[in-house]
Amino acid sequence: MNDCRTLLVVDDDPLILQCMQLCLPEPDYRVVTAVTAAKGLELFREMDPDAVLLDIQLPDQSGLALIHEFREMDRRVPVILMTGHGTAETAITAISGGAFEYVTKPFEPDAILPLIDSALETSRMARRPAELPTDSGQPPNRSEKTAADLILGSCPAMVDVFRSIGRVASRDAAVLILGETGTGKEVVARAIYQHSQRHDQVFHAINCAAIPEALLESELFGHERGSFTGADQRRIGKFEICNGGTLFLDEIGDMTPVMQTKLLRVLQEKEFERVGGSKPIKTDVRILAATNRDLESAMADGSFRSDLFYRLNEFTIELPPLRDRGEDVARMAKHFFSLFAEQLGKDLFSIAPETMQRLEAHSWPGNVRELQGIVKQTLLKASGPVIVPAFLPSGFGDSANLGNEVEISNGWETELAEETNRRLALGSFTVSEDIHSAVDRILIREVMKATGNNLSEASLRLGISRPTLRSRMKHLRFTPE
Ligand SMILES: Nc1ncnc2c1ncn2[C@@H]1O[C@H](COP(=O)(O)OP(=O)(O)OP(=O)(O)O)[C@@H](O)[C@H]1O
Repeated sequence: MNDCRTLLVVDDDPLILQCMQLCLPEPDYRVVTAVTAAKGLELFREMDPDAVLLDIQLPDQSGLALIHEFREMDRRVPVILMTGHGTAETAITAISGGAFEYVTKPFEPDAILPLIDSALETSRMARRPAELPTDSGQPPNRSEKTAADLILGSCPAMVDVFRSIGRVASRDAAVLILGETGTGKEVVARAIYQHSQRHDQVFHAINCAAIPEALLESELFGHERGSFTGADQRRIGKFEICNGGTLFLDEIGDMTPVMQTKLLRVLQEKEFERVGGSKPIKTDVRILAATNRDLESAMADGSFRSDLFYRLNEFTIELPPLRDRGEDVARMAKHFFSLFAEQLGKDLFSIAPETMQRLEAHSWPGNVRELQGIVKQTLLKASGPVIVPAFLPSGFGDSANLGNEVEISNGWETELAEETNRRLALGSFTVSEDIHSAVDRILIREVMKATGNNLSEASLRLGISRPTLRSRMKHLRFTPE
């Protein structure tokens, strides 16, 4: 399995092509370049890129026309359009016509790299198959070349999940996917989309927890020029871009009450207005939503609207925590050991029964994501083909004694309380956002340092997904040291 992502860059400016090749190095990225629209089309067909970066002005054809041709071939491939100054309106037309985003030239690499990462991530979710086991509970046969995420599981609760996916995918119902962190909510959302009638239409995902309210509103609904300070151009939101397609709202339980009301309206009326706009815009979007929060108690304490819950919850899929999946833990561990051993080029002969017992006894607060991380760390530490308990990461299992509640020491609590009160006294109305951001910055800085700036490993240790970590870093404008 190769996680290298292919970006096609179509531009007649050699500096842009070189810059992208330098900024997106192998083996994580493969950048293929074309200086004409004709070559761009040829490479799109040949290389099946994960995303495209496209200049609006090409020597032989306009970038706008080229977007249409790309969309004819595969509308799930996100295209980021590069425009010159004064062509913003054209870019907006392009976004309405299906471009993923646009960026105005000249730009700093720092401005475009998060956009490219987000396009590649969207493409992965839309196009990388999330395969269900066959009726016998076995993973489907597949050629080694097919990069796919197998959704494993043969315990009764997971068999129910597979049945539900099969039942709901082709209906156009909104689906609410519930489960603790790392239980596979995103992978289930992908499977539903990929088996749905909208599988060849646009798919976008948005992490509601990672974006502050004002930005989320404009991200979802777009905004008109001049609608707030800094809104110097009209922006098209996800509800407009995804017309006819699917929108995955991750971490929906973290949405603020104001946003919940706005979302409810678009779900009920199937229309919305851009921020600062008055023209109603019709939209037909299938919503998949996920959360690890307990929405029943959020409704009981008034922090989640029950009418929104019922709208989102035309169908619910609840993923069991890994500790309740019985023998699936051992089966999944074996699967990940052989998959990752192959990826890491390690010889693997067998897993000692004592190692398996330790794995089965663990409570897996981080669920499948934690299991994957432990298996990888164990393989990296292993110095022989039999996986004995000594190869398990040091301290494995001790986290069971840690508990999920953080004990706040006196000094820490006093400082936090003082800082909160200081902000209140200054009249702040963003106390939660400011303090959470400060805490997040420290957490991310320390975990990134400890993991040598490895995003996958850091997200694993933080217990959040890689896209969530990436969007938090973007929001905090955090750059690793
Ligand atoms: N049943 C499964 N079989 C195989 N792999 C799985 C399964 N469930 C989850 N995974 C893998 O575990 C990892 C975490 O899954 P995913 O991101 O879907 O979890 P999540 O519930 O969305 O997490 P979060 O709440 O933190 O966003 C992914 O690499 C995913 O492919």
